[in-house]
Amino acid sequence: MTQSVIVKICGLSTEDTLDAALDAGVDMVGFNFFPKSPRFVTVERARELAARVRGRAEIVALTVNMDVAGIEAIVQAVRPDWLQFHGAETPAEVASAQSRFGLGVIKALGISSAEDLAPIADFSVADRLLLDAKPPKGATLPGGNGVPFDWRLLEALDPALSYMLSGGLDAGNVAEAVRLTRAPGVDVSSGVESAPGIKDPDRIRAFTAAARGSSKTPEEGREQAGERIMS
Ligand SMILES: O=C(O)c1ccccc1N[C@@H]1O[C@H](COP(=O)(O)O)[C@@H](O)[C@H]1O
Repeated sequence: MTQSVIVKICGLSTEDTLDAALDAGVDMVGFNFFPKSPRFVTVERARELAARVRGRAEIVALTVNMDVAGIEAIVQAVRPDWLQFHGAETPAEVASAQSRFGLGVIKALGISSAEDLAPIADFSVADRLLLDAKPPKGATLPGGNGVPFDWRLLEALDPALSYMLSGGLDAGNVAEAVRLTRAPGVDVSSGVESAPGIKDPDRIRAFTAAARGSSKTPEEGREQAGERIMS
């Protein structure tokens, strides 16, 4: 049932973890251009890494309130398939980026209550939404905080909505999150790391398998993650 869920691993910054994600068959990999993030990569580093990805998965460039010149530099060097806007970008800015760069735009929205779903209608221009947990109080990052939100908030979403779910996902909870929300895609960063910014190949493999439905229950997912991490 969850076989076709789109899997995105975000914030990759090394060859070995990128290869682990590609070998696991993920659909999308994300490079993070937010300077305050522990997953930050320079444009030059992302260009090198992107060469390994081309043709094997889609490349996502994650930016936060970045100016057009900055995005232009990323697009020229990295040639991503998607732009991910994870800040306070407006619907007009999403539309402008789409026409300027000719790329799909993923717009992230922070969710913690039912009211946070209202902007979904305003962002119908986005090619895909990313419904992420709202950052906890005092957090310095607008995403990548490893905290989930109440997935039941998404139960009444239009099943045709093109979106991905994120926020505190890991191999132990992703199958349950997909079952409950029927999300067409999932995105993870902290949940496949051993420490902030340090991706873990075993956790990447376990997450991808769990998201794709090889784990039928949260218990099986946790068991699988534990087995693979410890082996
Ligand atoms: O990961 C980051 O450091 C980050 C920084 C700034 C904006 C977004 C960021 N990450 C995005 O947030 C989701 C969820 O992260 P997590 O799994 O809860 O850690 C992640 O997949 C990125 O798309």
